[in-house]
Amino acid sequence: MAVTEDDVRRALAAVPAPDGAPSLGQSPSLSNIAVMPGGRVIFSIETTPERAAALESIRRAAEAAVKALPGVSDVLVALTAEKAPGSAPAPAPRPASSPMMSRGAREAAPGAAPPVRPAQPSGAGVPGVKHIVAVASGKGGVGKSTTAANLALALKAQGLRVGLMDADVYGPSVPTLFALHARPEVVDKRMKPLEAHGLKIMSIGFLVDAGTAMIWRGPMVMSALTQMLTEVDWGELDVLIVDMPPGTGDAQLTMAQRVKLSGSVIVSTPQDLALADARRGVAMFRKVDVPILGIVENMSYYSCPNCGHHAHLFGHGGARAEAQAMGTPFLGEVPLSLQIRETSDAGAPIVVSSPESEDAKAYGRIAEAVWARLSQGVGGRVAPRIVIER
Ligand SMILES: Nc1ncnc2c1ncn2[C@@H]1O[C@H](COP(=O)(O)OP(=O)(O)OP(=O)(O)O)[C@@H](O)[C@H]1O
Repeated sequence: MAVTEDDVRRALAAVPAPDGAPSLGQSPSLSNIAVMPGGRVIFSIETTPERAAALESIRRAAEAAVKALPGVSDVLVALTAEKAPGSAPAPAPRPASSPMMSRGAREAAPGAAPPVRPAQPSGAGVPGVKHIVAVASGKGGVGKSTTAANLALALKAQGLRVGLMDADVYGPSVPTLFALHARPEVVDKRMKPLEAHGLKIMSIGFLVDAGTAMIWRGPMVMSALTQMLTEVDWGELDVLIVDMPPGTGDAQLTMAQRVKLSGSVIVSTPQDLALADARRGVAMFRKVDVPILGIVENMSYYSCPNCGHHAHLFGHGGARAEAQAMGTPFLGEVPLSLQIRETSDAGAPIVVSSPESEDAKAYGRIAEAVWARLSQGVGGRVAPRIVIER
């Protein structure tokens, strides 16, 4: 019989808690219990960076206790340091049936990634999904979601089976980009992704009411992301594109560590500031050993609809030069285009609404480059486990 979250908690009843609770099984420091297909169990113990080393014995005892459960193939326990601004460090774990969010304001954009070093391999794939690709950006507003949506559609146009997961829990844009506002059906305790233009699509925005401000603490983000990956019936896919939350903080790291990502695509605009953020994004993925598929320069130039002249409003070639400097591939440029914005706002991104346009072709070339990298076997790495360094 499959291992449940309750089984894990019961096994941890014999392990001491770091916070005065009767046991780790009952401790609010225990969070993000995820049982992956195949019996891999992952959970985290909240701590502060100062106490991390002292908790190593508890971490090991927890690992051994859960490993002894019948049906458990592998156990990964992360010590995680909460950095949510202005919030208590150790929220209670999410009850199995609770929704994946709470209310409040948007979490401050995380700055630099917490110190991590790769340890033993962890991370699981999603059964039936060949490649999981994260589309990320160092900062918000550079067109990451627009790129993710059009990239997914352009991969689909090449005859691939493609899914799109909107992991941007702070500001889900996928419902707008695809004019999807239904609630996913639940069949046998698994959510059915919605479908549009042949893509399977899942967004946290389908589960919460539009306009609801959300505050997420790190562990909630982890639970939500894990759930969206493992409790959604994705079926057979060649590529699952994941639209990441902007930034290089805990949510991004979680995704990179929890999931066997084939690689990441970093979106940037040509401005220096955006490029500096993109550099941080590349560094973060490298730190956790996720291959960088390449960098996309969005809003690269303005193409005059009348005379076809290309005007480079924010300078030119910044992302290409940056990619070269960082030793990562440059995947291509997307112009600043009114049509790209209007079609996105109207719920039918340019690749489906105007597939023959130059704008759509730009996404087509990027999709070809991404697929070429994936087919060359760039992916296939196993994610490392996070360990906090003192
Ligand atoms: N190439 C482009 N040309 C014109 N407008 C664009 C282009 N790319 C994105 N936009 C527009 O810029 C705005 C921000 O784009 P998008 O939501 O994709 O950015 P984001 O990086 O995902 O933002 P956030 O991090 O806030 O979710 C949207 O209005 C979108 O339509």
